Order: sequence, then C-alpha cells, then structure tokens
Amino acid sequence: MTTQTVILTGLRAVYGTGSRRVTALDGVTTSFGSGTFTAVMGPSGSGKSTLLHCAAGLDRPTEGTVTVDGTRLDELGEDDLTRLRRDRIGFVFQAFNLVSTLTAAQNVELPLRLAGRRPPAREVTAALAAVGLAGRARHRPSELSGGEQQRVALARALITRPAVVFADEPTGALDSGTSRQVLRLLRTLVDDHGQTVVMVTHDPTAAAYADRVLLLADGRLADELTGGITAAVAALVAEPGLAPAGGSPQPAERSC
Ligand SMILES: Nc1ncnc2c1ncn2[C@@H]1O[C@H](COP(=O)(O)OP(=O)(O)OP(=O)(O)O)[C@@H](O)[C@H]1O
Repeated sequence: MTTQTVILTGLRAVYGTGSRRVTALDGVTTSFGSGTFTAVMGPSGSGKSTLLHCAAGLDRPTEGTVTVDGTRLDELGEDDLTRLRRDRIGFVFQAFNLVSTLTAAQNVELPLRLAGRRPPAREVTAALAAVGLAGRARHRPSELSGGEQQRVALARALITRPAVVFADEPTGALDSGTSRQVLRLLRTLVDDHGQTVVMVTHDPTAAAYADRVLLLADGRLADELTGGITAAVAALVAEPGLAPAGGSPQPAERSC
C-alpha cells in the first residue's frame, strides 16, 4: 500500500476582508503518495501556489489540515514548523533563489549549515553529482546557465533527504531543452530514489512527466488525471475555464 507523504484535508485559504476578500482555496482534500510525481495545473489565480505554499508550511491555511510525513503542521509552533520545513521539505522556485555570493557547493550545503551541521564534502559532492554538476562545485550562480542554476537549487532541496520536494514552476524561466533536463531529473528522482515530488506548472509538456495531474479551478479540485496524461492534459487545457495561463496546448511526449 502506498504511504501518503502529504495529506491535505479541507484546505481553505482566505485572504483580505470585506470587498478585498479572496478565497484562494475553497475546501481542497487530496494526498500525495510516497514516491509519486504530481503536477498541479489550472488557470491563473486558481490557487496553485497557495496550495503548494500551504502544503509546504510556508503559509498557514485559514481552515483544514496539512500532514507531512505523519506530522500535522497546525499542531506545530513556529520553531518546530521551521525545523520540519528545513529537515523534511525541499522547495524549488521558478527564480532558483540561489545566494549569488556563494559557490554551487556552498549553496547546496546551506540548509545543513543553517541547521548547525557541517556536512562532509563528499555529501555535497554526491548531491551535485546526482544532478549532473559534479564539475561545477566551485562556480558561482552567475557562472552557471539557468538550467544549471535550477539543478543546483534541486541539489540544495535534496541535501536534507526531504520527504517531499515541492516545485513552483521549476521550468518557468528555462528554455524547452533545459526544461527537459530538469524534468527528466525530477522523474529520475521519483523512479530511482522514491522521491515524492509535487510540481505546479502551466506547461502541459512539463505535466506529462508526472504520474498524476490535479486541475484546480477557483480554489477547488476540478479534475484529476492519471495514466495517458499527455493526451488528457492537452485535451483538457483546450477547454475554456481550465486553460492554464501562459501556455498553449502542445503535443507532449514523455521522453524519459
Ligand atoms: N497574499 C495574498 N493576499 C491576497 N490575495 C492573495 C494572496 N496570495 C494569493 N492571493 C489571491 O489568491 C488567489 C490564488 O492565488 P495563487 O497565487 O494561489 O494562484 P495561482 O493559481 O498560483 O496563480 P498563477 O498561475 O497566476 O501564479 C488569487 O486571486 C490571488 O490574487
């Protein structure tokens, strides 16, 4: 039986008050099984980033519960939540968010340093090798391509061996060839290392790398696809109201 690494129950997220009140999530219940790759899609403003941020403990939902690796986030105080986020959750952002003054190796070891640990050099080297960047350890972000920077960010997210990696538009700033490298890498992490990955994307080609696609509309789960994802996503994104922002449907092939 698949273990559920992340469980979301009745998630509601409401921002603002009065005429400025926005319901970003409106009762989302779902879970992400251990060693699975899920893509979250939907129109702009449908609540994708809010879902990811709540699931990763970066935002607190207005209602509902998030359980990560058996721990309910709402039962944790700020310090324990910070610790759980640092130790059990990896996060990859569209903008890479590397520290420009640090080398690739120093960026990768940062989460462990922040936890007061001095990681053995071989651990950092292995993390960089796992993303195909063993030879770039001493390069600073400005000396790396966009795809290489994102792979350093991925190595940084993986160095703590997190229960789950959340990725918010990880290929949004990359060209299609470089995107494929990053997506293949995510797929390999799931297939070969049993990593759990949840990725927000606007791009049906990226979603085709996932095992399952969740479609959000107006803060609710509008649909869920598994198997034959490529054709199903392409058909669904052609439907008005579910079309993701910023991406036209494209024929997608799962190439790994
Ligand atoms: N901090 C905030 N304060 C007020 N409203 C917010 C806040 N964060 C998100 N929202 C609103 O909640 C809704 C959902 O936002 P969210 O960023 O989750 O959507 P999204 O699906 O990720 O959109 P996009 O694809 O454009 O990134 C939007 O209407 C947004 O304006």
